[in-house]
Amino acid sequence: MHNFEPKAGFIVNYENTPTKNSRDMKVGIAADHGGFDQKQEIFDYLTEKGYEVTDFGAHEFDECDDYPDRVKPLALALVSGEVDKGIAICGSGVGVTVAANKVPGVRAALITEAYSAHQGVEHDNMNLMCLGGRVIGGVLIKELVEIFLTAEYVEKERFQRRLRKVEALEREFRK
Ligand SMILES: O=C(CO)[C@H](O)[C@H](O)[C@H](O)COP(=O)(O)O
Repeated sequence: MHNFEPKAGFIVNYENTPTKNSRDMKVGIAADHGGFDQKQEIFDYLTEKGYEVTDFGAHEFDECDDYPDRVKPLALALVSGEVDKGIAICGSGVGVTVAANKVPGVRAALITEAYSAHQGVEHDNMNLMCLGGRVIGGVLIKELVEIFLTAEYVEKERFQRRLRKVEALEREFRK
């Protein structure tokens, strides 16, 4: 049963209806100083909603920390299966996206609006949603998180074919 209730006037065009309970999902979260406050807000929000959330840091605000260091533990947890989906936040969201996508098996995207938050999962099996803590916040960030976590990949042949090509690219350029 889908557990996200779109607000009135909020258009959501889901291609599928998730059948499993999304709350069974293990979620990982990480941020540098540019997303530190939002990480805590999202952690509290998801925990309150019953999600199992692992906070991969930063655990203390450090204005000199670097986004590759912050997103790496989350990226590794994603590819090892320790968590099912991840949320990474830096100032713009760009840094964590670029860094995380260097880890084979991570499919990270910078998300700012609802359509991509679910279509990125449904078509591209996005497993890491990246956000800009200096760009968005408040209700929007929570809605994007909820949409991302409740969306499910659709196993259509054309999406499978494209993902196989993405994996082939990873293999081609792996050291
Ligand atoms: O936004 C970022 C990368 O895309 C980083 O998270 C930093 O927040 C950004 O580089 C800002 O850095 P600053 O050292 O706080 O000026």
